[in-house]
Amino acid sequence: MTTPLAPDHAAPRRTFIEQLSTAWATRDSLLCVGLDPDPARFPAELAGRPDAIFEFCKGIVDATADLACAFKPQIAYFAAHRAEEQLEALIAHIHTRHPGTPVILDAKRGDIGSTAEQYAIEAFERFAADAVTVNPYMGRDSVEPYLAWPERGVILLCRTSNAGGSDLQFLDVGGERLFERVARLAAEQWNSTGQLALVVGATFPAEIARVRTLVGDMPLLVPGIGAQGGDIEATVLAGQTAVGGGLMINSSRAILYAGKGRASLAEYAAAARTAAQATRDAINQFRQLCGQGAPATGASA
Ligand SMILES: O=C(O)c1cc(=O)[nH]c(=O)n1[C@@H]1O[C@H](COP(=O)(O)O)[C@@H](O)[C@H]1O
Repeated sequence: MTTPLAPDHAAPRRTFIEQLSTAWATRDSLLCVGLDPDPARFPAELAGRPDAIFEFCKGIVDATADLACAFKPQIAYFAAHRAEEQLEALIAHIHTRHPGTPVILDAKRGDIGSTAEQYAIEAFERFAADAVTVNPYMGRDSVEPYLAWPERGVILLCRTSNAGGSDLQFLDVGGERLFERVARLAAEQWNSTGQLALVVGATFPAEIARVRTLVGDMPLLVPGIGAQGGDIEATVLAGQTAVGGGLMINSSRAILYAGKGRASLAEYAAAARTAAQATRDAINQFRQLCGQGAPATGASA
């Protein structure tokens, strides 16, 4: 495992949205590969290794980077195993070996402004993530500290993929549902810096379509295909922009553990690559079926 690089907040860098737009175009991919490493599901070869989480994720990353528009490590899978340093090293590895591939730290943070400032430092300096997922439930001042980092992305939970998301997100708040209010606030009031994106689950295509009408071309992170059973065709048709882009469609377990039962990391990596390629191609097939032309080629994608 390599030692993580020093944080690079001071260095000029391309914005998350710029990186994402380039990755959409150059990889011809709307697939975000989720990194949710569960040591209980690792190949036997890694058993007992103190750096198993880093090595497993590195194997998946190196096998899929040219197929992905982004990687999304989920911080809980690292923190639960006291593996935050392995997460730092993994993100440094992605930046060094696969430059231009944005890293979304899935942390779903949300707190008062002074604490949010610390969460922003954690995500953007400690982990050097290009974007972070944030829970907007505490309101505008809980989101603002992340906007002090104008080159990073801030991805707000809007309509989550889980069934229980409807408990609150579907509440009527003055003639609209709560997730619609979040989408409108994000698009009309909170996005002065152009950094925002939204999470909308692939398990609810009707809401993806609704959010798309509310937010224009704002990027959408769409988890829920693969292990959660979301429909790729419905997701793409509901969420793509006019030029067939605008989506980061995440799959984690269905890619990470496609090699289930095999013994070596190399076999897991090869199976992950096959699964990622099939998923990317399935997504692209529906972009083409929609008759909306070539894949995204610019920031408006
Ligand atoms: O913010 C997220 O990424 C997220 C939001 C949501 O509504 N639903 C959701 O599943 N996620 C995350 O997306 C990933 C989905 O993993 P798989 O179901 O294995 O593809 C997990 O890391 C979840 O934490």
